[in-house]
Amino acid sequence: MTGEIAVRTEALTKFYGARRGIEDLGLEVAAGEVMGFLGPNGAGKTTTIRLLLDFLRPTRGTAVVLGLDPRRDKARLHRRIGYLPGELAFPGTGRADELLRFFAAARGGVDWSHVTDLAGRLELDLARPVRAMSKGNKQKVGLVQAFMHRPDLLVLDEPTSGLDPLMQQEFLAMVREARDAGQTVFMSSHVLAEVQEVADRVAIVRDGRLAAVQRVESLGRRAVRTVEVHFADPVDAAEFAVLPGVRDVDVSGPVLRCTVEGRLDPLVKAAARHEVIDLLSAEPDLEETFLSFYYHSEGTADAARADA
Ligand SMILES: Nc1ncnc2c1ncn2[C@@H]1O[C@H](COP(=O)(O)OP(=O)(O)OP(=O)(O)O)[C@@H](O)[C@H]1O
Repeated sequence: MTGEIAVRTEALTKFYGARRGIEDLGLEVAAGEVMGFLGPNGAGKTTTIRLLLDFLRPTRGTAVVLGLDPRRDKARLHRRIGYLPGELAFPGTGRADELLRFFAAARGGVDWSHVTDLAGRLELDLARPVRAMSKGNKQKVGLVQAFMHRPDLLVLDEPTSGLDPLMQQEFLAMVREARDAGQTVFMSSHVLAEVQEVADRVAIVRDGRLAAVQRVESLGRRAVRTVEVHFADPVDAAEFAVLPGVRDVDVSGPVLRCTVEGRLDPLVKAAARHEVIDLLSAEPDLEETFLSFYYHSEGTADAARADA
């Protein structure tokens, strides 16, 4: 599959009246890669995903998915896609297994042992009626139906929403296995950390526009964290302000606050010269990471496409 493109959009644009959903999106997802699609609420992620599946029609621009035109080849395309919508609404009052058998039949039959295996991994009880399930359990039903037919392309809109941390890890393992099996994964999220764990590249959208496409390795190097160190005794800000990647140093008696871009190691080694009582490091924040791209003026959409 190397070199093939699973998803290609060109100038893809959707306006809801005067309101911009997404504008001039040019994106390529290579076959066999996991691409994270990141952005704050309202950035245009769901709009893009719905355009790829022809649940929405573009105002202008084009999308080609698995070599097919979503509009002309919708039914054929949907059989090769596993789709998890952002907001799940299941029909009927049936049990989870009945609903999944219905989806399986619509796809021309699936290996049922794969369904029970997925349900087991996600600790989903298939004998329970879906309507009475919690949000998290409904999300698991949605995930099983997306993965059950081993689709060429998984399109997942906020797949971890409602899942507890253990199940999130199980889901990420499923994504890795899908990639190892040659499947392509396009998943949206507004949480950088979870996407970073599993994606090859991330595309960042903001206010309806593609802001950056990055390989995850380069993102890791630039990840920005806020760090707070509590020492036994007061420390001197100047000692820390000179360290590579450390900025916004603020010392208040024995408490140091700063942001660290990239490796934490220089700060940790410097801190260890004093008696450390506590150390807090906050997860990289999407907005800060984005700003870090912006100020480096690398990682623009065009540069990243050349790198794709
Ligand atoms: N049916 C609609 N009618 C009008 N505006 C819409 C509609 N759907 C989305 N929008 C607007 O389009 C923009 C992009 O929304 P979209 O749902 O695609 O973002 P998102 O990144 O998926 O956000 P979230 O994470 O909150 O789902 C937002 O400004 C939103 O208000």
